[in-house]
Amino acid sequence: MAIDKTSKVYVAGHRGLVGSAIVRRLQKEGFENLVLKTHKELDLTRQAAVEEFFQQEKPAYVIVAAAKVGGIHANNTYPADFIGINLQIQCNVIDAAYKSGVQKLLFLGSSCIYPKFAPQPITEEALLTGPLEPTNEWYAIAKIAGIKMCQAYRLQYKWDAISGMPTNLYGPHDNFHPENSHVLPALIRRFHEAKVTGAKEVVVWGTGSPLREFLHVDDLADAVLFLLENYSDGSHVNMGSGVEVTIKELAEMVKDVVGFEGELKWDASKPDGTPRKLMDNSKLAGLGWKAKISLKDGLAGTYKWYVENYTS
Ligand SMILES: NC(=O)C1=CN([C@@H]2O[C@H](COP(=O)(O)OP(=O)(O)OC[C@H]3O[C@@H](n4cnc5c(N)ncnc54)[C@H](OP(=O)(O)O)[C@@H]3O)[C@@H](O)[C@H]2O)C=CC1
Ligand SMILES: C[C@H]1O[C@H](OP(=O)(O)OP(=O)(O)OC[C@H]2O[C@@H](n3cnc4c(=O)[nH]c(N)nc43)[C@H](O)[C@@H]2O)[C@@H](O)[C@@H](O)C1=O
Repeated sequence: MAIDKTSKVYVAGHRGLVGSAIVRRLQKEGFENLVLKTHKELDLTRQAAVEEFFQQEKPAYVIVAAAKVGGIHANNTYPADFIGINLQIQCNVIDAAYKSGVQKLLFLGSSCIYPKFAPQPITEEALLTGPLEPTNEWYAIAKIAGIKMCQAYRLQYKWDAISGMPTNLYGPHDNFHPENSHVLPALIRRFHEAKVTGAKEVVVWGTGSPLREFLHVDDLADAVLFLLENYSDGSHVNMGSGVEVTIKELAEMVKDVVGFEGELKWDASKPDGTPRKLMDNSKLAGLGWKAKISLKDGLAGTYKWYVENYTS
């Protein structure tokens, strides 16, 4: 059911990769009553501040895109932050949203909630059927708790809380930190800097054999609005593109887009992480949604955005 465009919508984490794309999507659609607070204005780990904010603003819809987020190295290096901050943010936001009378809330998890060796493509039913990937189990446990919290509030209070599980995302406003980012923005930056400095080689982590599915964040934002308008059930929904590449293939694609002419060198001392995590997207497809942006086009657009916003 289409949401009334005058409804008050709170997008938590609106300056991040995902939150900023959701804001662009909502604004394009004509939503004019968005509530947006920076981390500095409202620290979502502070329970009293979050409760006060919700009681004052009383939004009708909430999208939880605020989280402690990072790539394989950050997840592996800061386990306390990844479990602690994420549990705090989601507990505070979900509970305060319910208590303030929010009509519907969408929580975003991640494909890393699934067991490391889940059968591929991974269906929603694979949740909690096996051990997690050790490099991101802390983050995954927090995200699983978020799904379960939405389910529990739905069961006990008949409250409309839903969860979407995005695959690896990329696009404008990504985090391009050299160590703490995800692979795609990390490689864009490393290849670009190598091209500019005339370096002969670029080091890429791991063996290159892991497979990853990538979804452009504008597609994800479209799917978020789609789920808000068309889905009301306790079980979480996979959000992917259905297209996977090896990290080696991805590195070659980034190399071409950037125009770097040197060699690739693999650093096998860095972790590969989970060998494969292609999600089964048939549930979302069955509801009537599918991704539109190809990895080739999305990569070119993201590199252009990086050059225009990070360099010069
Ligand atoms: N990026 C990806 O590949 C994937 C992301 N997701 C999920 O999507 C969601 C958004 O991720 P993404 O946009 O990539 O992450 P980003 O790091 O780009 O953005 C996260 C946002 O949350 C804000 N935030 C973090 N901590 C707090 C806090 N204590 N109080 C208030 N705001 C806070 C950040 O603000 P500030 O920067 O000022 O701290 C930032 O604006 C997350 O739930 C993530 O798990 C799921 C799958 C893949
Ligand atoms: C979205 C998802 O993101 C994280 O999981 P991940 O998929 O393993 O994420 P990643 O993007 O960091 O790495 C993907 C692959 O790429 C390889 N790789 C090569 N070179 C670089 C590199 O330079 N940087 C990074 N980060 N990885 C590199 C890297 O070794 C790995 O094999 C979760 O922790 C969790 O946060 C989560 O949910």
